[in-house]
Amino acid sequence: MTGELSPIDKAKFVAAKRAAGLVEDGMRVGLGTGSTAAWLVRCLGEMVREEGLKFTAVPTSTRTAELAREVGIPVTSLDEAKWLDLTIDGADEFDRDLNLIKGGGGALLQEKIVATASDQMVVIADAGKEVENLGAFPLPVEVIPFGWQTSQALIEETLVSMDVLGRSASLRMNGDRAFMTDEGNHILDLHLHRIGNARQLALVINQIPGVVENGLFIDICDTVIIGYGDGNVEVRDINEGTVEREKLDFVETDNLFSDLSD
Ligand SMILES: O=C(CO)[C@H](O)[C@H](O)COP(=O)(O)O
Repeated sequence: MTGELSPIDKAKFVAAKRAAGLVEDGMRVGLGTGSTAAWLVRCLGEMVREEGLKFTAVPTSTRTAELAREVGIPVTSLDEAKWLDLTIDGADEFDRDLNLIKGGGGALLQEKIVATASDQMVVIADAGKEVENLGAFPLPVEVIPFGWQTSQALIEETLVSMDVLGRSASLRMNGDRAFMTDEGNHILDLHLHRIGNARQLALVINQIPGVVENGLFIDICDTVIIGYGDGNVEVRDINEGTVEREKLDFVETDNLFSDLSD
């Protein structure tokens, strides 16, 4: 046992555990990236080992693929699976319409492709991720390394022309080197503070040469499962317009808690 989890990890865990219950035998499921998604992968791994759950997973990063294999989940590629029943992923921010900012972990490109190729996208998050307006979290934009400074300048010019509050784009670093995505690209983090028209911004940014994709997920997420440190979870479905609340048993097991690093 690795000791007591923080309230935030408990919140992430219960959201992930509730979402794991949506996975049924025979499903093709997209697995997100990040610390909340890592809880999901651990929960699903336990269901595979203990309950004989049989499903196929499409991971959204090499990190998630490695963890999935480690915990015994069969992994395939999106091209092999073609279409998915469900994708479950974390988010950096979500608003009341379940529009998202994603990419804090740098996996936004695969995450957006996988979520878009799914019948349903479920976001798992602690309550701190809910915002009135998207944009306090820096918006990640994936750019190709060639001419990235030109792309950065063009993005900043675009932000000025759109009258967006914050206008600076910083290159994400990994120590003293530029951060590299799984596709060998860089990430520019846009410090916007508050995004007025997220739909328009998402479209405009993707027109800029060198930009591969941005971290705004508009009309992609169907359901959010919000976890709380006391074991409560809230499930909001945007299509059904429903909100359900329940309390989960918080059962710690050595298997699930043996690896807390992400
Ligand atoms: O978009 C992501 C990775 O690219 C993550 O889902 C997002 O950063 C949330 O991560 P965490 O669950 O660790 O808070």
